[in-house]
Amino acid sequence: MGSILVFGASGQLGQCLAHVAQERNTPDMVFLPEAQANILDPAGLAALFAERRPAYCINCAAYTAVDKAEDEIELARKINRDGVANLSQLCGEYGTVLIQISTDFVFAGTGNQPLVETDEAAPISVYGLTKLEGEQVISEYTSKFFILRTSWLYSEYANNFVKTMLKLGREREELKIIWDQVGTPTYAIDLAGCILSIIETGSQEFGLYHYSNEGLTSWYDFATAIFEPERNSSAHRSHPHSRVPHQGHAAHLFGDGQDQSQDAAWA
Ligand SMILES: NC(=O)C1=CN([C@@H]2O[C@H](COP(=O)(O)OP(=O)(O)OC[C@H]3O[C@@H](n4cnc5c(N)ncnc54)[C@H](OP(=O)(O)O)[C@@H]3O)[C@@H](O)[C@H]2O)C=CC1
Ligand SMILES: Cc1cn([C@H]2C[C@H](O)[C@@H](COP(=O)(O)OP(=O)(O)O[C@H]3O[C@@H](C)C(=O)[C@@H](O)[C@H]3O)O2)c(=O)[nH]c1=O
Repeated sequence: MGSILVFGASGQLGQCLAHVAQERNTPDMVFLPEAQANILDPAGLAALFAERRPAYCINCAAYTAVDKAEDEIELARKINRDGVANLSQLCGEYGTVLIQISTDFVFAGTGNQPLVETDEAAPISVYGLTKLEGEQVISEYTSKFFILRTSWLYSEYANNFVKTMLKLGREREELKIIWDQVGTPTYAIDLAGCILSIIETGSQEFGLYHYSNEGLTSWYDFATAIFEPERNSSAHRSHPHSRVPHQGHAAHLFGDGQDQSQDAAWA
């Protein structure tokens, strides 16, 4: 099998992929931070594809600053749509399978049922709109793609809500967190595992998929769960109705109070 190129490698998911790939001894993965591979640089990308002739291209690169995107629509569109087009074109030329990551923010978020792949996308933010445009541009160039829509990623790596809460919790007496938006936090290490499983199995079931952990919470309840001291008790962790979004990952999220080095990773 040819190599696996990972774009946006220094972001959260990129780092999770590196972690899982190391655990699984996945061969021939090439992790490319923006400084080494800018998805807005067609000539640089072309040289990279010509040299590597990759079997897979995993695109973790994105403009992810949701609020800032409202003022930087052109830049967000360049990265989230045009950058994906650049990669898709080369994937088409080289027969490379593209794995593109997308978001729950392609939906308006007005319903109260779990979202499925056939639901109509209707983004209400620039970030969501440009991510949807990125999804749509792919099939102009290749049919060999997986689009994985996920939500509320968190992990030990880079920036995410859990790490922001832990940081703000150290700095402030009180936090104000919205409660009127619900969703499913997803452990980015799990998503990385899913991506590598797609590759390992050589799946040809190309198309659009939703991938998240289980459960539902608001940002407020998520924050509350992050700070609940009783989360550190194993009895609470095993409670089937815990508000921890994904029970299996309570240990990752909250530690067990014994392994300090593990807890420090979240700082
Ligand atoms: N985080 C979340 O909660 C969710 C994320 N997603 C999607 O998952 C994917 C991964 O997200 P995540 O890892 O959390 O995001 P991050 O913001 O942590 O990582 C994105 C990475 O893309 C890099 N990047 C930006 N522009 C370019 C460019 N022109 N060329 C190459 N690299 C670039 C960034 O580099 P730099 O830091 O130098 O700018 C950053 O390292 C994205 O597609 C995102 O839309 C989907 C749902 C939820
Ligand atoms: C830091 C903070 C955030 N919030 C709110 C704002 C926001 O609606 C929510 C989450 O904030 P964040 O900045 O972590 O994330 P936000 O950028 O809204 O989260 C999204 O990121 C993109 C990339 C995605 O694709 C989505 O799935 C989702 O994870 O919490 C507060 O209410 N108070 C606070 O102090």
